[in-house]
Amino acid sequence: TPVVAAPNLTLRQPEKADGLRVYELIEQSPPLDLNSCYSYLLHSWHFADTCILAEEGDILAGYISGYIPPKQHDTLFIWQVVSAARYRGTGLALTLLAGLLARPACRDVRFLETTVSPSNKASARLFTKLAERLNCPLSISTQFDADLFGAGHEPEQLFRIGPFPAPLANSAQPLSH
Ligand SMILES: CC(=O)NCC[C@H](N)C(=O)O
Repeated sequence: TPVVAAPNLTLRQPEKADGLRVYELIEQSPPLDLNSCYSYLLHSWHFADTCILAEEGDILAGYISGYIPPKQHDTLFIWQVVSAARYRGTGLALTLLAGLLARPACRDVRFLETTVSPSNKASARLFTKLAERLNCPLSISTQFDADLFGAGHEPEQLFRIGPFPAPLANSAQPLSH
């Protein structure tokens, strides 16, 4: 069911009709990696419980894809975070993260992991702020060296946040103040 995070924003799970718009938003949002449109359709099919979309009327405002790694049931892995240009710096991404962490699928989640490339300053700020808001540890390490990508890709730093308290996963919007 849609959750209104602000008077005119609706947060909801992605549906297959959203796949192409998400693909196009990612394409307009360097330094994010553009995955296939097919992969964004799979999010709405197999990963909808841990993906979240924000829209204002028919405008796609933001999107976060994630999943719970099969061997880490206490961890939510955030795959991509994207905000449309006009919503950057408004706190939308933090609101989306809060919406994900409040989902029933995340009731056993105590850690959040993601990877951030050095030029993705917005995401580095976002996850640093998340750790502060959750008042819990943040560790940063290299997950993928640049040479693993061949030429032309930055390294990916692993941001691991937690452990955070259990009640977090059951409260609505604990971070969007
Ligand atoms: C948090 C985030 O958006 N990370 C992006 C990882 C990677 N460069 C990708 O774009 O999928």
